[in-house]
Amino acid sequence: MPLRVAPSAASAVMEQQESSTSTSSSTGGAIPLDSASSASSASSASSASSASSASSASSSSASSADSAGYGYDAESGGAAGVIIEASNITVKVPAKKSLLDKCRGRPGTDEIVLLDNVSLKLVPGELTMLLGPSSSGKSVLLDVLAGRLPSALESSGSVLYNGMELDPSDVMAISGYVQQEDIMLADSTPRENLQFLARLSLPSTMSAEDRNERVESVLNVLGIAKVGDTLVGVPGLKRGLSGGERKRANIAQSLITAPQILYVDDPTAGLDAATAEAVIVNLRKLAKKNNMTILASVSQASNEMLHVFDNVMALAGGQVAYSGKVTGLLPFLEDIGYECPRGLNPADFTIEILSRSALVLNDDEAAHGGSSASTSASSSLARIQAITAAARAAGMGVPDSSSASLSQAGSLHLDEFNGHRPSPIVKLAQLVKRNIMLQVRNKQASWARAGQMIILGFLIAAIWYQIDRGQTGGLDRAGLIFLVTIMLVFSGMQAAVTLFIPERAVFMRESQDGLYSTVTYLAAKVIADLPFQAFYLVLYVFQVYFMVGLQADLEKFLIFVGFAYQLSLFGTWLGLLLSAATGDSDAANALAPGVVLPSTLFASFLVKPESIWVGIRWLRYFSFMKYAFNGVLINELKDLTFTCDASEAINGTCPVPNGQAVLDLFEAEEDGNIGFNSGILGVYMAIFLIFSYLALNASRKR
Ligand SMILES: Nc1ncnc2c1ncn2[C@@H]1O[C@H](COP(=O)(O)OP(=O)(O)OP(=O)(O)O)[C@@H](O)[C@H]1O
Repeated sequence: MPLRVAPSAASAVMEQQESSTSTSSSTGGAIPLDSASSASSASSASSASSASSASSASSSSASSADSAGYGYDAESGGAAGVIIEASNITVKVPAKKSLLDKCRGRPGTDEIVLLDNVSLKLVPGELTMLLGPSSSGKSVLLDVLAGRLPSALESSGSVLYNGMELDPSDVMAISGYVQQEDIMLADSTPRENLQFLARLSLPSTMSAEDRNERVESVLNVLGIAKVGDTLVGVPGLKRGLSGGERKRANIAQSLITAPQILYVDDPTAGLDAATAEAVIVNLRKLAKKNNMTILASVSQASNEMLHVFDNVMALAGGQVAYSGKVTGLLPFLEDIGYECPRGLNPADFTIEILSRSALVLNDDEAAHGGSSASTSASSSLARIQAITAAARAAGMGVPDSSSASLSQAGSLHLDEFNGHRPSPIVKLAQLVKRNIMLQVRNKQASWARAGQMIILGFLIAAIWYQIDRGQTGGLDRAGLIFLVTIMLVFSGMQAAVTLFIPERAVFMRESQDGLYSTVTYLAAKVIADLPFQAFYLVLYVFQVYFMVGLQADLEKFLIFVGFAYQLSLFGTWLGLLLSAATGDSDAANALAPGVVLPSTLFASFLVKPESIWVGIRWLRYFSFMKYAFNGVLINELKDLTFTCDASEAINGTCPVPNGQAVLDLFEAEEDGNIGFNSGILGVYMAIFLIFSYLALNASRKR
């Protein structure tokens, strides 16, 4: 996709626009604060007719939204409009052939066309609906326009923004993109989310007061100020926002930078008709008041909702089936023989006739040579082809030969930041703060972890209570230490999976939006987790150490605590890696024992090294549990002497006179001392973080 422009061409067009519009451009890195007056006059001409055609229902909703107090337009940069002209957009994906097909050399399509020569023009101040059955290519088109097409897809064609081709990062700078799924943290509130985004995405020169004002105005624009402090929650699991509020809170996240363009993927999915219409009315208000160019895909719409939109573009199988004013949709279909039956709403009818699996076909179909069997795929395909051909013949979805009317356009806000982006330290601090807040709020997980540490700690302490210093004391200590090390690693690992997986989608969205780097994200996770791991460890380690009666020596106690802390972090970072690599808590939890248990087999507690078959004996050097076990064992058994009765002595000597004998039995010092074992674990931990980074980076680019 040629989405680049030579700087000279870009600046020439910029100059032309700047001189041809009365809209002021941004200055000094601040978000433009000009009023929407010039823009609204620009947009009013184009949108007046469609605006007046909006249903009474929508206007009443709109006026109620008005009274909610819009303040967004007064300070947004939306006044500078952007005309988008996409020409001949084609998107393909290489077809996957089975190995069998490849071996047999079966012919087949080498690629699947997802979008086929789609052209469209969007103007500021208008709300355009992207309508079509499932899989018709709506999301793919939004991705292309928003500069977010996955790299696996090949694309061609051009997209001009006020007559310029832009780099994808510039497209992202001037546009907001609302994904189909509501991606928000369950334990945060809409206001907190917006404050976080404002801190990370607005110029650092903006005062805290101005940022807060921006947050409040966005909450007001979308009518969610009242629920600004309600937890987002999880539908059906954790009480929180209603469906409509969730949608609006999700859209709000894309408005914090006052983008000039907004792409919204199915904002009404899963909402009842009235709530869906209210969401669309909010979008229309945004378009009108801020002169924004808004394209929203929709897979279901009531008649009232359809008429809130200015324009509609219908897609079928990646081709344009209609493009124009909403009011022209039914006449166009009627002209080519598809009359919407009474009682069926126009959007549903359009989707129905554009669907390959249409089930409710009517007499019109028969009139076109169809039959009861006309629901077959081939007749559906023929129908869709006829409609898309008619659209093309009517000049829909073909490149606009007239030059773009730049009088409606403003300057592109490409360099709002002027080098005043928030520093990585600010980003890190914000992420650490948010991570700590989320951990504190996740009470269920916190109680479960604390309970686990207290109960298991007490159980272990009770079983090994006041461990003796007799001949079995060495083996008893080894058993205890073996269990303690495994428990610490598993507990940390589980906690990481529980906390990380629900956040993953948020990380993907925010990092794709360029809010922070993967390194900053990982660093914040690690830093925020440190005090929590320490807290849980205190609940566990004191009771185990003192109830069991391990060596009463301050240095040994501190080393034990330090090792236990390292093992907790070791488990957490391993959990982070498994979560980052799989992206799924079930898969991560299923993998965890598979990673840890083989390692315990080589820890020399269960099997002596020389008893292991020589062919795999070398694997023990990769056993992280061996280093964990050895480190703690050396600390506890060094300088410890054991007593023995006369009955236990063999030829007058005790078989296990001291801890050293037990260390020799387990070959615990074979590799090195405590520092060496701790160092090797540190190397493993660094590897976990590096691979977590790679896995997260790979997933955000997918
Ligand atoms: N990254 C991808 N790799 C391969 N195929 C893809 C990819 N993204 C989308 N597709 C395919 O492109 C087609 C159009 O998908 P798209 O998500 O745009 O549909 P849609 O119209 O938005 O549908 P829905 O309303 O159900 O979300 C589908 O067949 C989908 O499987």
